[in-house]
Amino acid sequence: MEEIQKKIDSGLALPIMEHFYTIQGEGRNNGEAAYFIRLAGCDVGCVWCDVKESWDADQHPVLSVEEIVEDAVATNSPNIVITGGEPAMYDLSVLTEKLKQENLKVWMETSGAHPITGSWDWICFSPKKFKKPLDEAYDKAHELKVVIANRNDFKWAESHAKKVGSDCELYLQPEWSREEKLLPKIIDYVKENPKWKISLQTHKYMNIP
Ligand SMILES: C[S@@+](CC[C@H](N)C(=O)[O-])C[C@H]1O[C@@H](n2cnc3c(N)ncnc32)[C@H](O)[C@@H]1O
Ligand SMILES: Nc1nc2[nH]cc(C(=O)O)c2c(=O)[nH]1
Ligand code: SF4
Ligand SMILES: [Mg+2]
Repeated sequence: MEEIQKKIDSGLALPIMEHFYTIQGEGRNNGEAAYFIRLAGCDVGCVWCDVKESWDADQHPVLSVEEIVEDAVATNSPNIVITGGEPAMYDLSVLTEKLKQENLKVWMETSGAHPITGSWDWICFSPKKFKKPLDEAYDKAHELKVVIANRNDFKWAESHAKKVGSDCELYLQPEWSREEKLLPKIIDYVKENPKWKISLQTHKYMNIP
């Protein structure tokens, strides 16, 4: 048991909820084939989180980085998305290094509430009210993707947009369970504020993972 924890602490093994080859459904890389690795464990606690089964790491198996990378390579996907749960809870230096050795593009989905380790081709930063992001997330983000769950969230989204780099792409994504209500408001907002783009969870329309 202790041995496993030591391996997790050094990033040699990680708790995995699921892994699947699909189409990136959100944000800038929407539409691209990508192999998803969903790490287990999250301490952020978003009330509308669409993958609450990921929160408790103890409910999921721990795999060695070698096993994880072997499965990823076997799919032939050129792109790998590391998500969760909150992937930044773990040291991802070894995992990203090994994936890059295989010439794979490595992308991350994070709330920015934990330090970001590893080397990344694309970081999608999605800040949350439920746990404050670290300053480093604003500097490292290639994409800021704010979930809009109610009308007041536009102001909140702007407060984050002020803090990211000038090259960071800005996306507003409707909270899925309220999408019908929120989408018209987001459309109006983007027409008024065209520095933002809309991100829909297109995989949910396509009925794919
Ligand atoms: C499940 S999270 C995992 C990665 C990381 N914990 C995070 O929140 O960025 C993956 C993406 O789904 C978004 N998301 C989660 N629940 C959602 C929902 N109900 N509606 C829209 N987007 C959601 C998150 O904001 C994040 O961009
Ligand atoms: N197809 C697909 N695209 C995604 N983009 C971000 C996701 C995530 O849960 O991190 C996700 C996901 O769960 N499925
Ligand atoms: S940070 Fe991500 S995984 Fe964690 S609760 Fe929020 S949406 Fe879910
Ligand atoms: Mg998802």
